[in-house]
Amino acid sequence: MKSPTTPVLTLAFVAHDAKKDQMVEFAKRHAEALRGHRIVATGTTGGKVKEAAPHLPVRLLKSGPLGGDQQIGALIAESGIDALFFFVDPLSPMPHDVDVKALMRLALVYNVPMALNLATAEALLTDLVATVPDR
Ligand SMILES: O=C(CO)COP(=O)(O)O
Repeated sequence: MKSPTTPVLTLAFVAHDAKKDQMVEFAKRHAEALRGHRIVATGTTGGKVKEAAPHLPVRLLKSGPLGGDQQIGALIAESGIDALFFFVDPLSPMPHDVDVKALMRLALVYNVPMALNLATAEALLTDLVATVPDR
């Protein structure tokens, strides 16, 4: 049995509409590894993840276009996020493109590991879970 003092990670989940199914499948596939960590998510993404994997501890923020991306950016600035999983749709224009860019920018400024597509997300999560096991 793992010690209750094992560190827990806070992971941010965000997905554009065309990538939400991919995010849900990712979360379901890795539910066991994610269970012991905290997840914060933009509203619609997080709602779908919660629906598909109700036992995951997902904290819902505002929807992205209504300020959710900025809320995650603020958490990054406060050192409250260990890794960002942001499944970006590169083929659709976004009304809140400035918020999207601002979120990526803060992840870069604060050197937060950031996965922008599924392939990187798989590699990042594998690495994180190997480094910091869940509890
Ligand atoms: O738009 C988003 C990220 O830019 C995602 O927001 P939702 O999860 O609320 O759809």
